[in-house]
Amino acid sequence: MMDLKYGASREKPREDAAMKRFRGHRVGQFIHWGLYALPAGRWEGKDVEFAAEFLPRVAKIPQHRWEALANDFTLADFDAERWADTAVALGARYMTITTKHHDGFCLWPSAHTDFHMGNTPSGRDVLGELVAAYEARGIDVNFYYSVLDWRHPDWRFTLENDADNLAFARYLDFAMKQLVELAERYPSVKGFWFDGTWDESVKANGWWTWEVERMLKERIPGVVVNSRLRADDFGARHVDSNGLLMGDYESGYERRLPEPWDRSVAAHDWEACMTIPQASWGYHQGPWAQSTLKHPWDVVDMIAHCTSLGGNFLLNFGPRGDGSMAPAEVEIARTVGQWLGVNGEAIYGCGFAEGWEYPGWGYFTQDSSTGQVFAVVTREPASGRIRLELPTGMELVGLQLLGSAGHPFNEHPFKRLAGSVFEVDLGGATSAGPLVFALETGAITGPV
Ligand SMILES: C[C@@H]1N[C@@H](c2cn(-c3ccccc3)nn2)[C@H](O)[C@@H]1O
Repeated sequence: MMDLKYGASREKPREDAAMKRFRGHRVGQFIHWGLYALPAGRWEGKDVEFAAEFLPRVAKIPQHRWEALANDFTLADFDAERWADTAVALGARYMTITTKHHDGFCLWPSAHTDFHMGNTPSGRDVLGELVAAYEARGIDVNFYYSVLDWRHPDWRFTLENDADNLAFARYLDFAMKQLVELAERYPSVKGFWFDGTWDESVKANGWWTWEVERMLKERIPGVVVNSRLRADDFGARHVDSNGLLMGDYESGYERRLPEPWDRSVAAHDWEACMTIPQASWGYHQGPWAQSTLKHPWDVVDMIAHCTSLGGNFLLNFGPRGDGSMAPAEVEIARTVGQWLGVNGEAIYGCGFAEGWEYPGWGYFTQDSSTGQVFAVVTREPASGRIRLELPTGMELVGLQLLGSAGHPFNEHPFKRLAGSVFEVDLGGATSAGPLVFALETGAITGPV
């Protein structure tokens, strides 16, 4: 093991109450909102078929024209209560909001820049209104913060000379001041989600990333910080040069999930974040995005996929320029939330089911407190039957289809094929969306 000054601060996952709470949430609502929601992927009458939040870069928009959008950011239809209601409808237990994305615009009235909500027609503190509305509904709030900042004059992608080093030192000082400001203004925040840390400039300043984590945890005890913030003494990111995870959970899964059989990820906390359109985090009005919205059952599959490997799933919403939620995204939230309303006991507070191999037709999850095992069937086989291969020495005693009131265990047909291998006939089991069975198991006692 190398002696690292800025490496991981622990070898094992956190087991304090705040981390257990975050881990048990399993489902979060990501929100990308900023000036980019106004053009929404369209510039000078042309659709730009790329992530809406990247428009200033992709369309090479002059800085002064991008900054002028702040005058149109009127928040005419922004209502934090309605956003929070969408999170409730989704069944989200936490929300992560873009406080500042790569363009440098801040959703709070920051004292350290002029590019913020205070210099827009309404002057409203969007972050303050969101924290109040979400916490009133018992939903934890996390802050996304982009270290990458296309607008700030001292930002550098690489550090070629002393001048670059001096400028970037000024930038890191600015960003640290903003992070202290966020911690001081919104002390009830439960986590920080850092992004934009892949450039050489940041990787060469692992000390700063270590200091940011230390500062936040000193000011907000229990706060949860993602691995994407961190670089170590040698520029290693997420995992330090000794192979240890930095931050409190691994956050490398962006618009992708680990292979469903990759049980190695279950060794640490992790979270995957996902767009509803194919590839835009900010609202994109064009058919390029709007024709690719995910089906609610695809979202349910991803939620169960992440839970089965001990990870959280953060589903992104891109509110429109006027502050209204996109109706199609709200509808998806409602359908997923209705499914969670019936089957959430297989998700919330659940994780990896040790000894239960990936079955192919869906996922096994296990309640971390009770040990109850669930089978989430997201890919019903054409045969109408699923094979349950239990851990060796165990047998299936009964099944209960969640949501089917009055169906005690044993009511659903199944048969032993051999040893610990059972077959369940799904015929007749009906539910809105993927089926979930609670499994009653026991040790094999007599001869089989
Ligand atoms: C969480 C997501 N991370 C941001 C992002 C993604 N990327 C990116 C850059 C190059 C390749 C692939 C992805 N750059 N910034 C997206 O804008 C969104 O905020």
